[in-house]
Amino acid sequence: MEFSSDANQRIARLAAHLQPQMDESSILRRADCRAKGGSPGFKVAILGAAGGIGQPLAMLMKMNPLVSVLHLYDVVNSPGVTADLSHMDTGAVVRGFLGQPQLESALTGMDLVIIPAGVPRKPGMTRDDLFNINAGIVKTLCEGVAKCCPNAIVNLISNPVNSTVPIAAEVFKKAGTYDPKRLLGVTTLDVVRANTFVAEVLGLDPREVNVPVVGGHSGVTILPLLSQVKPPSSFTPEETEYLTNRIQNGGTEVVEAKAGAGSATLSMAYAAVKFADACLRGLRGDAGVVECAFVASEVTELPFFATKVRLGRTGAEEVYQLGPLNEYERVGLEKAKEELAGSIQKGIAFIKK
Ligand SMILES: NC(=O)C1=CN([C@@H]2O[C@H](COP(=O)(O)OP(=O)(O)OC[C@H]3O[C@@H](n4cnc5c(N)ncnc54)[C@H](O)[C@@H]3O)[C@@H](O)[C@H]2O)C=CC1
Ligand SMILES: O=C([O-])CC(=O)C(=O)O
Repeated sequence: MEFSSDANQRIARLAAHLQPQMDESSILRRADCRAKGGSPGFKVAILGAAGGIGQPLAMLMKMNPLVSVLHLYDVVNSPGVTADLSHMDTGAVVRGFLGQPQLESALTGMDLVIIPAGVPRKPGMTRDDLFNINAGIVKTLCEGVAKCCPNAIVNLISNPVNSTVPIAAEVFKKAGTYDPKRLLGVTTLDVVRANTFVAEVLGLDPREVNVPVVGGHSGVTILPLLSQVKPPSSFTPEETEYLTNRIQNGGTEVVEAKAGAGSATLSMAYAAVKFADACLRGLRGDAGVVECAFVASEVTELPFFATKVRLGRTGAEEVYQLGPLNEYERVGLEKAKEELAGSIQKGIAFIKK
């Protein structure tokens, strides 16, 4: 009996589904086919995808129309998260990878790698207290990136970001794959918090507010530039003090409220997707995509610093200057640089030791 070509295709698709593991080429064919008529779609991997950030981040990326293939890697529970998300009727094809032996398959061919792998804080800890465990995790994962997708954009979330980004840079340098434009430490949550808290004070909708947050991602290194808030606004000294402290301690506020159950996960997943989407729009060639991120920088004497960057086809294509600072911000900048210098050096020394 003859089947129509349409029926043949349906049978082939069913057969592919019944195979316990679809091979890479059929996954990619399906993804390409799904993306037909729209944008070609990007291939995105999340490392640490079964965690507190990883799960909601994976869900939101599964909903992102710019994503055609979504690889979910973790050392535990990634098959369950993958099965769950794969039932969502959105375009991205989801595939799970479990444990170190599957890291290379998870990374091969990726355009964007998002890394929220590692342990979170408990009350009383600083982000730097996570260094001993997370430095090694980030090193191993970045070695995988250097080997399997050296041209991918990397969004690094694992703390302490002020040290893990320098670690990643050293790993890539060692492998001969380092391109500073493609390595971005994610500080979007600081901007998201700043927009929210400033909007509360001004009585505005947070979606109308934009606060540049520069420096790094820990304590005094988080420096909101309230003098550059959009729409242009002025703050009393008390408001400036309140807002700066609240933005700098936003992470600790969540850690304490969660009382031992971890740190920000849902707001972080939201922030990570906001940033990843901006990176993908940049990769697609959209003009004027600007976000704050912790990147290799010549804005200060430090080798890394968070400022606004313009995202394009090759990553952070332009790193913006700080712009005019008021006296309060100039004092804050000096404090931020002092702490950042030590954290950056600690990261570099971890690889060079
Ligand atoms: N950049 C930022 O603004 C923020 C950063 N973070 C940081 O993100 C990291 C993750 O936080 P959560 O998701 O809440 O932690 P979590 O403990 O809930 O999840 C971490 C996940 O990483 C996985 N993992 C551990 N070792 C791994 C390895 N070698 N390879 C792959 N996966 C591995 C774990 O199995 C777990 O599923 C923490 O370091 C936290 O401090 C958290 C909030 C904001
Ligand atoms: O505070 C933490 O440990 C997690 C984090 O980086 C944040 O929420 O900004």
